[in-house]
This record gives sequence, structure tokens and C-alpha cells, in this order.
Amino acid sequence: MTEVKRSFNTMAVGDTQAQTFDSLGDTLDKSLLRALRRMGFEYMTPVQQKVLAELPSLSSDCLVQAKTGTGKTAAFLLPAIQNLLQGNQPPKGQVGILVLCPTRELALQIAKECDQITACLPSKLECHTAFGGTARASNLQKFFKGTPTVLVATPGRLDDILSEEAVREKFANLRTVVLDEADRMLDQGFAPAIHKILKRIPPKSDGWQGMCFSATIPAKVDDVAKCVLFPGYTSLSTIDPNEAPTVDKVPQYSITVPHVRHTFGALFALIQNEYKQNPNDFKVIVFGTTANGVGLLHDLFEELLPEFKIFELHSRMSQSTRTRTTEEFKNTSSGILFASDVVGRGMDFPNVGLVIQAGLPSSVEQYIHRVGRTARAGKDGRAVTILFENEAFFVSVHKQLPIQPYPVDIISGLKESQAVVENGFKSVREEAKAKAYQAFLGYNKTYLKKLRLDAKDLVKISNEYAATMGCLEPPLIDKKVVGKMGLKGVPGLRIGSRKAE
Ligand SMILES: Nc1ncnc2c1ncn2[C@@H]1O[C@H](COP(=O)(O)OP(=O)(O)OP(=O)(O)O)[C@@H](O)[C@H]1O
Repeated sequence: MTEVKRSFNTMAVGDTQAQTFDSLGDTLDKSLLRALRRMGFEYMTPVQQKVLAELPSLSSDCLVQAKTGTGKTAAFLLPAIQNLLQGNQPPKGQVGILVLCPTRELALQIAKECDQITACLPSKLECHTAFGGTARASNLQKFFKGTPTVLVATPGRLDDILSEEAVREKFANLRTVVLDEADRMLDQGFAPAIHKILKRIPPKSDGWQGMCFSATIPAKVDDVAKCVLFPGYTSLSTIDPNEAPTVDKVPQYSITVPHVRHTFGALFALIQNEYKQNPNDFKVIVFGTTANGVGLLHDLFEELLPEFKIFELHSRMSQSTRTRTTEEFKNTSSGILFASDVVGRGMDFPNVGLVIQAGLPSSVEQYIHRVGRTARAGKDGRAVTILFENEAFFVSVHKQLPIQPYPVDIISGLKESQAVVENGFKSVREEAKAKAYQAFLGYNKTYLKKLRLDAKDLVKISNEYAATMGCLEPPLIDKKVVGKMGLKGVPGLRIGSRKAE
């Protein structure tokens, strides 16, 4: 196999010059070094250098923060695997390293990197995955038949399979637990599953190593992280507290359009303008706010931009299609991916040159992680966020983000681009529009205060959004859904079943 040199040698750790992995002959097993060379990893990235040099021992507990796309995956896999190789292998068939991460796509990506890192070991070190959307029974059968020394899992499925005693027994000799995207793993969404998992694996007092990694570590995560870290754990960061938390190499811009309906036209004009400036290997991710909103953008832009390869990735797709599309977009040299936050964190799509966020990001952390899908592994990238007036507070509130107004005038040409968009919408299915309309209402309902809107205004702008899509009247919404959204009695909604239409 040829060696591809993908070097981070320009990235020093503070004042220290980047070092080669080969200089770690005393720390890392020769087979791991050989595999790293094969992967094209010659120099350590700052976070890899810090972890491998500054951890008191390879099995020490740690909380590690480093910017997106700077090699955190290898930074946790290498010490954990090396620790096993130093005589700490669990008995055959037992799980030694458990990695928890938020999405299925990320679990597969981490498992792939683990396989690459262990590829030159004299005997195979198996890495298994466990995540939802796949056949539970056949997955478990593979797990029991094989020797899953490493398991990369999402919390829901792991919690589910740990209800079986035979599965729990596989964890009796655990050496390391990693929380990748630790802040996400410990937030309200995942924390209940994580706590249940922690009750079902051996207690922390058994001495397993805890490792928490993320590009964003809010102060409060420190408290929660303690459930996997012993007091006195090592805290490492490659980010200066006065520095912007996003990758320095990414110029970040925003475009504020007067009304939400202009978001489509602005996105169309922006893509065209960016393509004009950088036509070679034009590889872009456009993040939308909801899965159905992303589905709609995908359907629309497939009509509007037939000359581009268009992809979509969101939670309303089957797992097999998600996995296939992830691989295709990883391997393509150009194309536009319309995505929801299922790929907002951790995913490594090589050579994405531009990230666009259409609509309000759900949090500043989410913004930072999405921007981090570009400028990875030392490459360049750009990021543009399109907001409508009520959403523009995002830029003024988060002054730590180096966001500038987009340097090209998109607004004065909006009329023409809107006309093209409205024409494109004629070919989009009514069902896709209705779903996007409902998702738009639901998403923005949770941000009413920040958007400085009341429920009545929200329905009004949602109906304008529907009109832009070419809906002659607002799509019907089920009475139950309206109740769940807390919009009962708000004027302007059309209540009823779409099935009956
Ligand atoms: N030492 C290295 N030399 C060259 N390339 C590297 C090195 N370490 C990692 N990479 C590459 O850099 C890219 C980003 O790595 P990785 O996905 O681990 O980043 P990350 O810090 O975990 O990002 P995120 O915060 O988005 O999860 C990957 O393509 C990976 O193969």
C-alpha cells in the first residue's frame, strides 16, 4: 500500500515544534507506528502530541479539548490501545475499550480509524460497533461470536443491549471508557442513557480509565464529566481561552435577509457566487435546521442545480441509505450535501471547502461543530450563515465568533433569485413542503423568545414560508401535532389530516 503523507507539521503545540510519531518509539508499539505511517500520519497534531506527552500515564483519566478536525480520534485511540498492548489486554472475547459517541455515522468512522490504527498488529484486534437502525439480533450474534476488544457505540443501543446479562459479562474487564463529543454525551438528551450505562458496566472504582474529548467543553460539563473521571484527572486543552473556538483558518460570514422566505433565494445566489469564485473541487455542506427542512432543500436544489451532484443526510432516511450516502460524500471530490445535525459533529468528510448554515443554529456549540466540517486536517475552508432578521441576534450575542458580513452583495439580487426558486418549487412534492412547514413551526416554536416573536407571528411567517414554496394555502396540520407544539387556538393554522386531502 502506498503511503500518503498528510502532514500537520505546520501546527506546533504552543511554542513547541510538531514532532513525528516516529520520535515516540519508546511510547508506542512498533506496529502502531507502522500503521500510522501507512495512514499518512507523519507528524503528530497538537492534541495528539499533548495527550501522548503530557498524560501522567497512558491509562490516566483526562478531559481534553482541541479544535475541530485536529485529530482527536487518534488522540484517544492511541493511548487506549497502547495501554492494552502493554500487558493490559482483557481476556479473549471481553471488551477492553468502550467508545461512546452521539451518532451512528460517527461510530462507524471511529471504528474504521481504529481498524486502520491496529492494522499492522501481529494478531487482529477486533473493533465492533453497536448503534440503532441496524438489526439488533444479528449485531448481537456477531458481538458474541467474535472477540470485540473495542466497542464503539451510541448510547441508546448500548443501553438496550446491556439489559442482557450475557452482554454485561463482556464488560467485566473494561480498561477504558471514552466519551467522544463529551459535552454532547453529557447533555440532557444523552445523559439519562449514559447514567444507565454507567450503572451496568463495572463501577469506576474498579479502576477503568475515563477519557472525555470535545472541541467544545462548557464549564458545567466539568461537573458531569466527573462520573467517568476520578478527581485529580488531567485536563488538557490546545485552545487558548482568549482565542475564538473555531478553526483559525476559516473566514466566517453571515448574510441577513429581511424575511424568512428570502432564505431560499439567498442560498441559491450564495452557492452560485461561491462556485464562481472556487469552481474546482467545489465540495459543500449546507446545514438546515430540521430533518424535513433539509429534505425540502435537497429536493428544491436538485431541481435548481442539475449540474451539481446533490446529496442529503438526515434522520428521516433509512440507516442503510444514510451509511451509503456518508461513504459517497466522503469519497466524492465535489458535490453539495444538504444535512441535518446528524453529521454536525465529528464527521470527517475530506476536503469540504465551504459550510453553509441556513437558519438559526440550535446553539453556539452546534455552530462551532458545523463550521468544523471544513478546514480539517490543516486544509482551508469558509463558512457562511444565512439568517433572517429575527435570527440575526445569533451573531451579535456570540461576539467571540469572528463572523463578518458576507463581502458580496446578495441582497440586491434577491428578487431574481427568488423568482428562480419559486419556479423550482413547482417541481417539489406537496408532501415534502407540508412536512417542512410543520418542522419549521416546531423548530422555531422552541426559540420564540430569542426570535422575539409570539405564537401568532410565528404562524404568520410560517405561512409566508409556505407561500414561497408555492402552497396556495398553508398545509394542513393534525390537531394532535398542533396541541403538542403548544399552538392550539393560534389563528392562521389549518387544522386537519393531510391523509384525507
Ligand atoms: N497526525 C495526523 N496527520 C495527518 N492527518 C491526521 C493526523 N491525525 C488525524 N488526521 C486526519 O485529520 C482529520 C481529522 O481528524 P479527526 O476526525 O480525528 O478530528 P477531530 O479533532 O476528532 O474532529 P471533530 O472535532 O470534528 O470530531 C482526519 O481526516 C484524520 O484522518
